[in-house]
Amino acid sequence: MSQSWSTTGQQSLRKGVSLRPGNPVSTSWLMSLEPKQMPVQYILGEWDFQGLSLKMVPPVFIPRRETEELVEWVLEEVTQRSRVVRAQGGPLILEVGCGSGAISLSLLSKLPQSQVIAVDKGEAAICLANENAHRLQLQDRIRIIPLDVTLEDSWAHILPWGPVDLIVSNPPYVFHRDMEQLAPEILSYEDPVALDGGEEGMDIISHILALAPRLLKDSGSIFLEVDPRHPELVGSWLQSRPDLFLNLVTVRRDFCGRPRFLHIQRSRPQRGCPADAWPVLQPARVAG
Ligand SMILES: C[S@@+](CC[C@H](N)C(=O)[O-])C[C@H]1O[C@@H](n2cnc3c(N)ncnc32)[C@H](O)[C@@H]1O
Repeated sequence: MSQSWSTTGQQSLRKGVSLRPGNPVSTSWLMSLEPKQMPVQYILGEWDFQGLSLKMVPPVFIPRRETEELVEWVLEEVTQRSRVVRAQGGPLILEVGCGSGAISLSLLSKLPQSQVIAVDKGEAAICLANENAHRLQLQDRIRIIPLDVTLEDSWAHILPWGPVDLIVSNPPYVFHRDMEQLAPEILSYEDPVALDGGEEGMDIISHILALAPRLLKDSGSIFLEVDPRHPELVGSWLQSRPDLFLNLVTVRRDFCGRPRFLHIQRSRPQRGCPADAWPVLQPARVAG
């Protein structure tokens, strides 16, 4: 099981809660909380992600520190690509499973030309993502759509807004058998639908990969946060689906050195020179 899912409260205190003057919540009181008690992010009602203050409401998933690394990687790649092709505007990004909107809104705030389509099957997540988009005045560049990506033809609901340059997701990826090992406050307060990825944590990942070729521009990219066991599983899964024309090009490690982030690229190039394409395929590599 990925260690990152083990706790929210104490980890959050280490990360640094913004206890403002006049805030009635004291650090010592927060430290004394029993593990089963409400995560501090829900108690405070807001949480920092990539410098943005996001409203937090249970049971919507609390954004984790490693997901900030995923965002940073996407930003690096977008910046690099813009430099290579001198692209103006864009990119158009699809986020699957937006939760509170943490990934989408932080990308929008750092990429002033970008637009995002954010989908989630949870009603509470859709409401909160909308509220956070308005709080941050980013609502004009994001379309938040209630959608279950496991439903047949789900891609058809997104296609009118696409095709997209990249897909990003921190999907539910916990192996079902690992769910009971999660910290009590996670199990008590966060939506299990945000966490449980099925038998091998691949249920939603495989649906994202299966619908990606219909939604991605040629040479478009997918960035995923996953469990350390997934790079191998996803690699094998993609080999069994050559019809998708998707290649695992880079595996990146998190701050603890665990292989946690995947860059998958669509490999069927457009005829002619795709001026807006992502850099050409490279052999799969594990980055630090
Ligand atoms: C791990 S949370 C990530 C939330 C947010 N992106 C973040 O990183 O803080 C996964 C999200 O996927 C959503 N989700 C789960 N199954 C889904 C499905 N079949 N279709 C769309 N969204 C789904 C959950 O509701 C949850 O908000």
